[in-house]
Amino acid sequence: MSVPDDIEVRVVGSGDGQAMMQFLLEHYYREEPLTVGCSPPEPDEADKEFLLSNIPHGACLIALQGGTRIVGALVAGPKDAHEADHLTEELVKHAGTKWGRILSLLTRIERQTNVCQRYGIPSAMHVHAVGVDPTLRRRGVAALLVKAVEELARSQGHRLVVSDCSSSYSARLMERLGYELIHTIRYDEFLDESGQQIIRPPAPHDCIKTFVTLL
Ligand SMILES: CC(=O)NCCCCNC(=N)N
Repeated sequence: MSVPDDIEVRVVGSGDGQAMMQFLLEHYYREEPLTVGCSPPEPDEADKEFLLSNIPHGACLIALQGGTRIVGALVAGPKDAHEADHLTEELVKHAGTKWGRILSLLTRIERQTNVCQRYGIPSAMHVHAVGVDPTLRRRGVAALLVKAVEELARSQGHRLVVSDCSSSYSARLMERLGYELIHTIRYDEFLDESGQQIIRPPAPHDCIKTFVTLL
């Protein structure tokens, strides 16, 4: 599995936000289990804005083929011990919407994992999204993006990279990269007050797993 040699990774600048989002809409959101596990199938505007809001932190990446075609993207941003409170504010703002339902799961995970407290660190780099063009999968492009964000995290002074892998494919990627599994929630355990399953992704995506690596 060698990455094609015409693939390069670049940090997403403010001018590339729309191109990155166009790629995510075509090759990420259409398969991301939390997105496809809630109706309607499209991501809320607030979800897209949340991912785009990470660009100024300088840790969002795109993989380019031949210097022009985006074939992969990774959205990451720093967080501190107050992240669960920040997510809760966003959750309250979007209560009752699709993004609110997704945030209720991500907020529960954040409260239960709280890696800054668990590892005694002031901050961590959180990988929010990873997507690769279907025609270039299983060629190491996602691994290239994750290794690049690890370097960026180091250069920005973070000691840990963490990601909530909503798909069995991203979970397998992180396992293969030697990340440690620290938390799992089964989608059939994430129920609303009337006992209904809130997020119902297609097989084989039966759980969301949180992986970490110390840098
Ligand atoms: C690594 C990765 O892609 N994790 C998915 C987390 C859920 C983000 N989903 C939406 N923003 N819709």
